[in-house]
Amino acid sequence: MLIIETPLLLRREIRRWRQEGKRIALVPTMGNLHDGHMTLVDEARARADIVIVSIFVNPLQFDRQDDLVRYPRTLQEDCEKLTRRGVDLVFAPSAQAIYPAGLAQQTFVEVPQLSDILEGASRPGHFRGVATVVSKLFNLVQPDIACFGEKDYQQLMLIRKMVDDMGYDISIVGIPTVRAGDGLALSSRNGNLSEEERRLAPQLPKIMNDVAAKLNQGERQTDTLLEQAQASLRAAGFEPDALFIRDAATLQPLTTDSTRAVILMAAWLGKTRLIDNQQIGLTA
Ligand SMILES: Nc1ncnc2c1ncn2[C@@H]1O[C@H](COP(=O)(O)OP(=O)(O)OP(=O)(O)O)[C@@H](O)[C@H]1O
Ligand SMILES: CC(C)(CO)[C@@H](O)C(=O)[O-]
Ligand code: BAL
Repeated sequence: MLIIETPLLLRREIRRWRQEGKRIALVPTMGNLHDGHMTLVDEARARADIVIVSIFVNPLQFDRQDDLVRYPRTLQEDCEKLTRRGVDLVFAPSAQAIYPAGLAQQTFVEVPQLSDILEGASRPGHFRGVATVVSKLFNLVQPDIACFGEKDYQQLMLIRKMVDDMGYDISIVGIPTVRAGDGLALSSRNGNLSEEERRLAPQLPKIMNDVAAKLNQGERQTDTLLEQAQASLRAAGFEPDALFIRDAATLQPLTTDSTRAVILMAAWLGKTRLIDNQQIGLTA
């Protein structure tokens, strides 16, 4: 497995593979890899000749400096896992390699409508940072396909829109959320939880499931459902940040025409912000 740190060397390898007519898959990550990431890698492996994983903790998408500093970095272990998984190339650039002129001078990609709502309202500038770095990775790697997790539901929608709007010839593959046995969505930030917090954390998906069950039973008073969920989260030791029930196709409030809903939850457990989501059909 090649480990490459600069765009120049990356381009050289990509050119060679392209000339050989290889189909290339990209899995963008911020590292500290877990089984959720490995599922993305396996899906990429199944669909392409060459699998490239990027590992880059993108400073442009962090709205809080403490979050950026605390973000777990485990490059060596990550590379060992990816070698065992048959990945062809890891692209692990420095911030200087990606933003040579500095963040303030960087050209941005801004996806309208989706960037400033929901998670984007809680984390100002976050989705502009995500769209910019993913666009840059797409231009460097020029993959045929790219894999993203449904755990970051709004991010996946934003990337699909960016690809459509900008005419990228890249097929975006969404992968269902991989969970621990107790239901907690795997996430690099779970590593920041204390033992006690980790024990409490599965209450988040459990409370989300309760909301889903009520929607399934035909309940449509979304404000009431969300108020109940907030109270349950507080009782379980969380500080709710942002809870929504939205149309899964538009991320706008449900209408009588909505056929699928998505429940989106973000809540603090101590100093760690956990997110999760669940989709449900609205047949009832
Ligand atoms: N549990 C999971 N199941 C499926 N995909 C996941 C899961 N966790 C992360 N991913 C996906 O992996 C890709 C890289 O995500 P990232 O490196 O930010 O990991 P993460 O675990 O989501 O970290 P964090 O949530 O702490 O930022 C994204 O497309 C993300 O949606
Ligand atoms: C897509 C991504 C790698 C861009 O930095 C990041 O937002 C993530 O890990 O989900
Ligand atoms: N997993 C999404 C990237 C982030 O939280 O910054």
